[in-house]
Amino acid sequence: MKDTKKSFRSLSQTIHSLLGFKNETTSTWANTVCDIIKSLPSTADYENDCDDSVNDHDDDVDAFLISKIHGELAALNEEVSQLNAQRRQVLNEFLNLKGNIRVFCRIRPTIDGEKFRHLRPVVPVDSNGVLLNFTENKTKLYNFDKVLHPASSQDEVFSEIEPVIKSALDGYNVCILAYGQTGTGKTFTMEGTADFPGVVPRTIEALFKQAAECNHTYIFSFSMLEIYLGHLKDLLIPQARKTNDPMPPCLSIQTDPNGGIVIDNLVSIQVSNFNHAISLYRLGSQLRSTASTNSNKASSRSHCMIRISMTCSDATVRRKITNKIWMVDLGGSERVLKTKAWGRRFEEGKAINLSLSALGDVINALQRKNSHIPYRNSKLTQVLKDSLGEDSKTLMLVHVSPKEEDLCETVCSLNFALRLRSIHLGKTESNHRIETGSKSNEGRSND
Ligand SMILES: Nc1ncnc2c1ncn2[C@@H]1O[C@H](COP(=O)(O)OP(=O)(O)OP(=O)(O)O)[C@@H](O)[C@H]1O
Repeated sequence: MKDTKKSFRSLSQTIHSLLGFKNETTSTWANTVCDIIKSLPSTADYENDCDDSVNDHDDDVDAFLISKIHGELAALNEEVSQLNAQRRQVLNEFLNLKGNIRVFCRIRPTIDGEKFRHLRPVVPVDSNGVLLNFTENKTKLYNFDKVLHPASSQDEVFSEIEPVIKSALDGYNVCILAYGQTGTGKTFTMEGTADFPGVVPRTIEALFKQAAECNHTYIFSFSMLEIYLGHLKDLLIPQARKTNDPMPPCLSIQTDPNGGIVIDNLVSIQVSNFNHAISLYRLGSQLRSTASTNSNKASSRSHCMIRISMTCSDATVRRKITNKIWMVDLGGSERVLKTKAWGRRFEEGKAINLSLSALGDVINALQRKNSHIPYRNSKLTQVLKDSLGEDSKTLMLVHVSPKEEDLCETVCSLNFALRLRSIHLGKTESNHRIETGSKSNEGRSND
């Protein structure tokens, strides 16, 4: 009993000092308040402890103290809510200023046995620019929201992504896409390895961590599918292998009355912690369609899409009660003729390219604020319809190879990226620099 009383008194002192510091509100301050609120023993616990009290006078004083603590806690709670609302607004304004669709470029490091002649074909010039060296006299500079150098760590990549995770917890739909030629590191960025975990495991970890730190209750659900040869395939249920295996239910894309996209029959499993979500992710990754190609021993032959849906019913200010974050490892964007693929590999390449081109058209139309957005042209854009528009946050990570023989593909990837990016920075010409080398007249690639 004495211990409980003591802790109430010291709590009262802590709260007093926190109220005194409320003009210096910082995130640490807000976290301290949240911690106190969470760790506060319930009044019932306290009353039970006091049942055998011998000192009535002491009890009166304590009852007064408790009601005072409750009053002060309510004031602190209000303060934290206001802070959170301000934080949400600032974050949203910050991301709006940066653009709702942001494009990063990641240059893969050289791997075993890859060498250059005296000229490096792909050179990061600063944190925003990539210079392509075609010959000594012919160069071309591309600019992005961020360039991730070959030596950039998975940590650095994730630090660019982290702000949108807060947006997801605030109720915005978020879409993170990895684009690029086969073998340029899309899967490395999204999935990573055991030693260098990628965007997907880090995002899941951050979602659970940040949800636990705030004062609300979130329910997360995990789904995973792939789009293979234009068909949706649930990666959380085994596919039929033999003729008498039951066929998995067909996935179909529907629109709900609020314009949200619903995928009928897609398995969605409620996940309560990081390990649970990761075990499902591992399971789904094993069922992905991969094959060995000329460019990559374990090439992804489909678009792999991970969806985390989140519901939060006790937050007063939230964009949507239920929203989602899509993380998409897109199929390799190689020109099929160059890969000398034939048969099934050729069809896979063709399907991937058609849907990537539809994705480019949709993002370009969104950036231009066109009245018609051609979502219906591919399954990929139909699935992402409610996560790519104005009210969502989109990050496109374009991957390029450092190799000379891949320069043509690199130009295609960078031009694709530029097309997505060029529109929303249209007004600020100085930010939108596409320059050619001083000695060259290599054509400008603005569409
Ligand atoms: N930043 C990096 N650091 C170290 N290794 C990398 C990096 N990026 C890619 N790699 C390595 O390069 C190889 C190809 O990468 P990855 O499979 O991720 O390419 P991909 O773009 O997903 O290819 P595909 O489209 O064919 O699936 C892998 O062995 C991967 O580990």
